[in-house]
Formats: sequence, C-alpha cells, structure tokens
Amino acid sequence: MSSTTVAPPRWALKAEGLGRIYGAQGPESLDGTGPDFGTAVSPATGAVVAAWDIGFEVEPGEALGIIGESGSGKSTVMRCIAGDETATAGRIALRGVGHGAVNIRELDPSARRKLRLDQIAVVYQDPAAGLNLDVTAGGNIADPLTAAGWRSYQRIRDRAADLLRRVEVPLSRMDDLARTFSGGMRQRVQIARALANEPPVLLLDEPTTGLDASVAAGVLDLLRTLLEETGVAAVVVSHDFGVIDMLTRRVVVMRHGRIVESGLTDQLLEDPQHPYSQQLVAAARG
Ligand SMILES: Nc1ncnc2c1ncn2[C@@H]1O[C@H](COP(=O)(O)OP(=O)(O)OP(=O)(O)O)[C@@H](O)[C@H]1O
Repeated sequence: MSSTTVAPPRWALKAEGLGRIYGAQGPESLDGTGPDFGTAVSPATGAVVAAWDIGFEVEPGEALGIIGESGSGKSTVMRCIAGDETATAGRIALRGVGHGAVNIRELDPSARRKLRLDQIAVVYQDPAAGLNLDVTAGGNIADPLTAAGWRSYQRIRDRAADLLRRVEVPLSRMDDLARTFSGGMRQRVQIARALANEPPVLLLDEPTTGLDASVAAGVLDLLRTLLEETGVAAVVVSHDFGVIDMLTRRVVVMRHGRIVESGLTDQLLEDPQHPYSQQLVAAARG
C-alpha cells in the first residue's frame, strides 16, 4: 500500500518570492526600482516597492539576520511574516502549520492572528509595542498564556516566575507595572512574554537599538543564550552588524527592497562580495 504522508520540512520558517508594494500593484510598479536603480519608488506609478522577491529558510535552532540601511525594507519583511501587515506577493510557510504546505499569507485574519499565540512571537524595538506598560510584568507574561488556554492561576504564576528568572528580572519586581521598569528591564520582560508559549519562530526587530550600549550588551548576551538554549528559529532585523554578528549564523543584506547578498555571517563580514555589503562592513569596522 502506498502512503502519501509528506515528511515535515527541515526548516521552521520559509519565505519565497515575498513582496510588499505600497500603492499600485503590478509589473509597471516594479520597473525602474531596486538597487540597480538606486530607489524603491516606481518612476511610473509612484508606488513604493518596500520588499520584492525575498526568499530564505530558517531551521530550528538557527538565527538568520536581515541587515540593511533605514528604508531598505527589512522591517517590512518582518512585519509581513509576523502578520502585522499583509504581503502583496509570495509565500510564507511554517513547519508548524500543515507541515509547511500552507501559505500563511492566504489565511483569513483570525487564523493569522491565532498563529501569534503559539507559532510566531515578536520582540519589537520599542517595548511599548510588545507590552502593556500599564500591566504588571507578571500580568504581561500571563496574557499570552491565558490566551493560549492556561487556566490555573498558580501554574501561570509559576511559569511567569520561571520566565522572569530566565531573563534575569528580579522576582521581587513581578507585581510592578511594566511602566516603572527601565528600558533594558522592559526589553527583558518583552522577551519573556515572547517566549511564554515556546513559539517555534521568534522575530526580533532591532531588539537593542533603543538601549544604552552597556544595557544593550547585557540584552544581547541574554538573547544569544536564549537562542542557543531554546532551539527556536529566529529572524533578527538590524542595521547594526555588531548585533547580526553576535546573534546570527546566516545573513541576508537588503537594499532598496531587494536582497543583494546572502551567506554565512562570518564569511560575509570577512569577505563581502556586493559593493553595498562592502560599504556596510567597512562602516561597521569604523
Ligand atoms: N505604510 C507605508 N506606506 C508607504 N510606504 C511605506 C509604508 N511603510 C513603509 N514604507 C516604505 O517602505 C520602505 C521600506 O521600509 P521599512 O520600514 O521596511 O525599512 P527598514 O529597512 O526597516 O527601515 P527602518 O530601519 O528605518 O525601519 C521605505 O521606503 C518606507 O518609506
């Protein structure tokens, strides 16, 4: 008897031909845009081709970096994967959804929102985007747990305490409002909340950009440890090669909405091929 069972893919997240155009859709908006033309704005229609033909795979336990200057489209890619906005082209698949056979871009909004409970978590640059500052640290972590069906008050509290311990926030602060926390502490609570339901995919958008250098270094250290320990598939968006170097194994370089180069982070830092990557690496070296 033949079996039609499909083996699950190795990757946890795959993007293929992903695109997001603001304004008129269609080929006439693509012409004259991208790195070769030095602009993401269509000369014909004025549409902004924020991201086009973006593709990559991320395996469990692996972190992929997306680097590029402001406006290159990296946050757009992340927001399309997170479901914060809708891609206008391409395919996004998760191993945890139909063994990767479903294009989650085509799910209805409520099914898409549900993925944020147990499949994809996001850490935003601004902790206020990922936390309710008028709720306690413990309450912020309890939120995704109760949304995912946790009911026992004690179990939720124990889990929140566990997570706070992991991100090195003193347990004595568990019942304080997030608003009373420093920037670095808020970011740690946001990370704890993102990890609460053990999502297979974690998206980090400039996770340390708003922090003082010494505080950022501590958060980066924590993230590196957590990425190693949890086996999560992570995408790290940053304009800073220091962050990408510390957290990721592979990287894609974006400019004017397109990928101009991709490869192993170490190799790309050592020997960038595209002139734009060379420029970014030279800038990072000071
Ligand atoms: N809602 C929108 N409407 C029109 N254009 C937009 C919108 N959001 C983003 N863009 C444009 O899309 C392009 C890519 O923006 P995006 O935020 O993804 O870049 P980025 O590389 O993440 O930059 P930054 O680091 O500054 O956030 C930019 O030209 C931006 O102006």
